[in-house]
Amino acid sequence: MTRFTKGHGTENDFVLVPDLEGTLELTPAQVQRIADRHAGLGADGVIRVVRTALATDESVRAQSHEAQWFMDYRNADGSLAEMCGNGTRVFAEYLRREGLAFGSSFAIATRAGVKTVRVVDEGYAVDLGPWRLGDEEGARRDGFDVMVKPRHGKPVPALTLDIGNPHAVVMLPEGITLENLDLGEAPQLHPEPAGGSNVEFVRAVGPGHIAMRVHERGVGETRSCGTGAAAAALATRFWSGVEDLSPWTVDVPGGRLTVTPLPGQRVELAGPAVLVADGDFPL
Ligand SMILES: N[C@@H](CCC[C@H](N)C(=O)O)C(=O)O
Repeated sequence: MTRFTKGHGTENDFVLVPDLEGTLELTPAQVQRIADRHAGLGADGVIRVVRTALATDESVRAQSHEAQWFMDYRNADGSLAEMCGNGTRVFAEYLRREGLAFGSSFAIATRAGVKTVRVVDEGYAVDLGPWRLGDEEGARRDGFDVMVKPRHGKPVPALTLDIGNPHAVVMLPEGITLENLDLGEAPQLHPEPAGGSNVEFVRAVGPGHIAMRVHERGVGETRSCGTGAAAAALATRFWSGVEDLSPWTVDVPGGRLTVTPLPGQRVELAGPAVLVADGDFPL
């Protein structure tokens, strides 16, 4: 039996598997079984908690002088992801509860580099680090750089951003509402990025305030995506032409997140983190 903890951040849910001494080889099939909502525990992602110094990846091990624990993140389909914004907060809450991290600020190792988390009133704020437009030149010229075809409906322009992991953000045109969007299948991107992409659909609510739904790479539609919320806020900020450091409120089906652009083209994500259950599971 393997110990697990279930948690969520704005209802983006995860199963954390502690493997502090790095003895567990989590296969894609095992991840799929854990994440299965009918025959398993059910989760959007599975997070192995392991000492950074014991990570298999050299680039992760190199972070061990800054961050003691590595968030080894897998999507529900078993694929590896570089980063998970909501996951970092839940990971931080787990580390603190288990006495593995102390203080009001500490670092976490990820496949997208070291992320610093801070304890804040609403939960945790995570410095997601540097972000960039997928195609700076195309984006500055046209306002978008790919086309996204939702399951039902015409292709719509989107802006790609890298927040450690890949995103394509669509501002919904008049006549398509967030509520009516069918995300039962992955939206098609043209051109298709080699590693796939998370896709966010956005509606403006007011100044500095958007609502979004997301189709996550390796999962399907989820009730929230932290890096997706950051991508959606940054894309909307880019389209607005006012690239200041004011915070953005992002409403997702599972709750509310705050995204704050930081100096030096970095971005911070803040929101809740909840641990809901602990138990044992046969892998
Ligand atoms: N839900 C996460 C992102 C998880 C990884 C994503 N599906 C990917 O493959 O890049 C978040 O909160 O950021």
